[in-house]
Formats: sequence, structure tokens, C-alpha cells
Amino acid sequence: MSFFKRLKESIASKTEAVTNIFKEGLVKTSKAIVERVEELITRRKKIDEEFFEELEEILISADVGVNTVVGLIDSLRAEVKARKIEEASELQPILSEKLVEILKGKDDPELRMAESGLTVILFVGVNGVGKTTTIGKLAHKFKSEGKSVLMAAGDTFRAGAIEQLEVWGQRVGVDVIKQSAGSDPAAVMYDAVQAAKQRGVDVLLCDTAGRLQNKSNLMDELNKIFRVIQREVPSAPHEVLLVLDATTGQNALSQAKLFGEKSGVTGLVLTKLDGTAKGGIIIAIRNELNLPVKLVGLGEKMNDLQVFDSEQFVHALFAGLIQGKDEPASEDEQQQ
Ligand SMILES: Nc1nc2c(ncn2[C@@H]2O[C@H](COP(=O)(O)OP(=O)(O)OP(=O)(O)O)[C@@H](O)[C@H]2O)c(=O)[nH]1
Repeated sequence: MSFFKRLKESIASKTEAVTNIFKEGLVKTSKAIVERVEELITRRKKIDEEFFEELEEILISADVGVNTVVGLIDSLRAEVKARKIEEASELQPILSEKLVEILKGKDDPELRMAESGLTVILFVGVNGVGKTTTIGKLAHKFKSEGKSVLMAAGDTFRAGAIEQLEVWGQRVGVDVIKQSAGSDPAAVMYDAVQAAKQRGVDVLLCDTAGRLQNKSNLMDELNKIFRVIQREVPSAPHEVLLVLDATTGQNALSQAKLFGEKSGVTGLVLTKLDGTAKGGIIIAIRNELNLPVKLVGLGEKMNDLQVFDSEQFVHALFAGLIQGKDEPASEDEQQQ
């Protein structure tokens, strides 16, 4: 059975709607990688050193990352040799398989929740990456699953951050625990955990100030927040999610490396995948870091947050090719 058929069958049980959300969100990245690979295959026809060099360049320019690309190309070379493949057209399924291998290796998309009682999830990341938006979207997701949610406005540093969270609170119907701008974020967290416990809330989502990873005083602030939360709920925080902006490509990877080491990060959220051709960064992040990608942002609306699923990701990335193989593309896709 062909790789594409297997991939299709393996996702058959999942809703078409979710796949479509990924597909729409990944159009730019898909164009940057898949269309160029297809063009290369059609043009060169045979697999030789120049073919591999061009393929390397395509993947690097889609921000898959030099280290990852070098490893990927080496394993493709070995596979081509072992399977005695000469035709470039035969490489597509092998490339997809290798990508799934890299992405799947560290799959752990489920958010860790408290066994009973309150779950606390902390969000960290530099300014403007999409933390507040992600918290709002996740609050909506939990609510639609029937959970009660509270949000903590821990970014007391940036003017407007509290109001922005309140706007999301109103939009999704979730209360926000806040103090005035400039107050101690650890005090906000204390209030929020108390309120969450008193109200018997299921999930508390905590915003924090966007901080530079090399500012040790800001790291101290984060540690203080940890201590306050842990004193009140010993098993918390259940997740510390580092939010990264996919449009920044390699910069997102360096932030993950620096931040991940220092602040007890347990998982990643990659936002704005819809707005970039640099979605290949997710492959680099998965290959180079020991941190799971838990959620991806595929737009600005409430429902544009998805639990990361590597098979759906690769399926969406290669959707055009898969459809080209065994079913006609829809009108929409033909226009893209
Ligand atoms: N297209 C797109 N835009 C997004 C996504 N996530 C967030 N944004 C936009 O990115 C911008 C920044 O998002 P914020 O949530 O304000 O970022 P933040 O990290 O909270 O910023 P600070 O509060 O400054 O730390 C906003 O305009 C969001 O609408 C996404 O998945 N896709």
C-alpha cells in the first residue's frame, strides 16, 4: 500500500473539518515546500548530487533549519541507495515518511491536567508572540468542552495587556482576575489561585509579562510566580507553555532553546502558522528540541487553535500532492 494511502487511512477516523483547518492554515508553508519540491522533481527527473543540493536549499529556505535539513538529506541519500531509487518522482513518499518520523518522534500533544481539582497552565514568551490570543482561544476550547475556566492577568508590565485579556474574557465568557498595572504579578497569581479554588474552577490560565530570556531579574519574577502557585497547589503549574511566533522562523527556535532551558517550560505553542511560509520551523523545533509542540495557532479567531497532530500536519502540508495522486483537487484548492 502506498504511503499516501496509508496516511489517508490513518487519519480517516479524524474529522475532515480539523484537517481542513490545518490545510487552510498551512497554505503558505505548503506552497513554499511542496510546490517547489514538485517543480524540482519534474525538472530534474533523476536523483543526483545536484538534485539533493537543490532540495536542501528549498528546505532551508522554508526554515526547516540547517541541522535538521542536513540530517534529513543524509537519511534520504541512504534510503535512495538502499532502495536503489533513481527516479526523482519516487522520492516524494520517502520525504513525507521522513518528515512524519521527525515530527512523530516527540508527539505528546495532550495538555497535562490535574488528576483532580484545579489545573494551572502558565504561559510564557516574549512580547507580541500571541500569548494573550492563545489564552483566549484555549479558554474558549476548555469552555466548549464543558470545563469552568478563570484567567489571570499576570502581565502587569505592558500597558494594555490587562485590558486585552479582559476583552478576550468578555468574548469567551470567562472571568479575569487582575490588579492594577505595575503591581506584583506574583500577587495577581496568588489572588487568581485563591479565587479559582474558592469557585471550584477546573482550569486557571495565567498570562505573564513578555520577558527577554537573558534578563535574570525577569526570570526571578517567573520563579516567584512558580513558588506562589506551588504553595497553593503543590502539583501546579501543570503546564508551562512557551508561546512562539512561527513567522519569526529561526528566531523562534533560538527563543525556544534559551527560554526552554531556563524557565521550566513543558511544552510549546506555535502561533501564526497561517501567516507564514516558514512553517518548516516546526520540523526544526521538533528535531532539535526535547519539547513537545502542544498547540498551534492557525488564525486570529476563537476557533483557530488546534492540538498539534503530526500526521495531520504532514497530511495538510502534502494535501495538494495527495489529492493530485488519487483524487481531483477541489475548485478552492485549484485557485490557491
Ligand atoms: N494570523 C494569526 N495571528 C495571530 C495568531 N495568534 C495571535 N495572533 C495575532 O498576533 C498579535 C499579537 O498577539 P498577542 O496575543 O497580543 O501577543 P502577546 O504575546 O500577548 O503580546 P504581549 O501581550 O505584548 O506579550 C495579535 O494581533 C493577534 O491577533 C495566529 O495564530 N494567527
